[in-house]
Amino acid sequence: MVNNAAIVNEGSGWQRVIAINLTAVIVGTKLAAAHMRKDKGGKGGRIVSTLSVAGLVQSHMTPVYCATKHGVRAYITGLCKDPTRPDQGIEYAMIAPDAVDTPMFQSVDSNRVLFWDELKDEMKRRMMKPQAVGEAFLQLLRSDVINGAILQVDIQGKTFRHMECVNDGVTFDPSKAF
Ligand SMILES: NC(=O)C1=CN([C@@H]2O[C@H](COP(=O)(O)OP(=O)(O)OC[C@H]3O[C@@H](n4cnc5c(N)ncnc54)[C@H](O)[C@@H]3O)[C@@H](O)[C@H]2O)C=CC1
Ligand SMILES: CCCCCC(=O)/C=C/C=C\C/C=C\C/C=C\CCCC(=O)O
Repeated sequence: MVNNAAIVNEGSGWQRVIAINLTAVIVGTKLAAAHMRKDKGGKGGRIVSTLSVAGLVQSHMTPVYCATKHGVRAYITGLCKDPTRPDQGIEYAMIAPDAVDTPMFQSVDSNRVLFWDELKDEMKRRMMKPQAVGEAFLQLLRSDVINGAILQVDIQGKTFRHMECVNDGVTFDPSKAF
């Protein structure tokens, strides 16, 4: 199951950004996990959530969007450490892209995204094609163990990180997964 939908513009109010980017992730994850968990008759599986570099750094841009992505990281990290998780047979991971050339990026409304006029050129310099994220996603899914991983994707390449080590560059080691 993949949690991917999100918005960045606060056109309908910042509460809508939280509803779509964070609340819906929690609701969707709860529904999926209840269906998937092996200890309740399901088949187990993987739940991957699309984070963002905005969920790894503290930015003065789009603080509500950043807060939702940090919230997703905290929520999913909690689930990945749940002591009953192995019995449930569910793995949790996240993918954290830098800027990607998608309708979200192209539709940024400079009236609704703080500091966009100042920073859009820097954002464009870092921008990747969606294919780069798709390939990284497949790499994540092909890994034997993914619970506890954040796959960071930027124009430098891909870096696996443990969820609680996003700032120190520790390489993801599946043998140390939760
Ligand atoms: N484009 C970028 O620079 C980056 C995007 N991301 C993340 O990647 C994910 C995908 O975003 P993009 O493809 O870039 O954006 P996008 O705008 O192209 O796609 C977002 C999708 O979410 C759906 N969506 C929005 N509100 C919804 C709702 N209420 N109910 C159901 N579906 C809804 C839209 O229909 C759309 O298909 C998001 O989680 C975003 O935060 C992460 C890092 C960078
Ligand atoms: C460098 C872009 C980070 C991508 C953030 C994202 O998930 C979606 C961006 C879509 C449009 C751009 C709008 C705002 C950028 C938001 C946060 C930037 C934080 C990163 C930073 O270095 O300050």
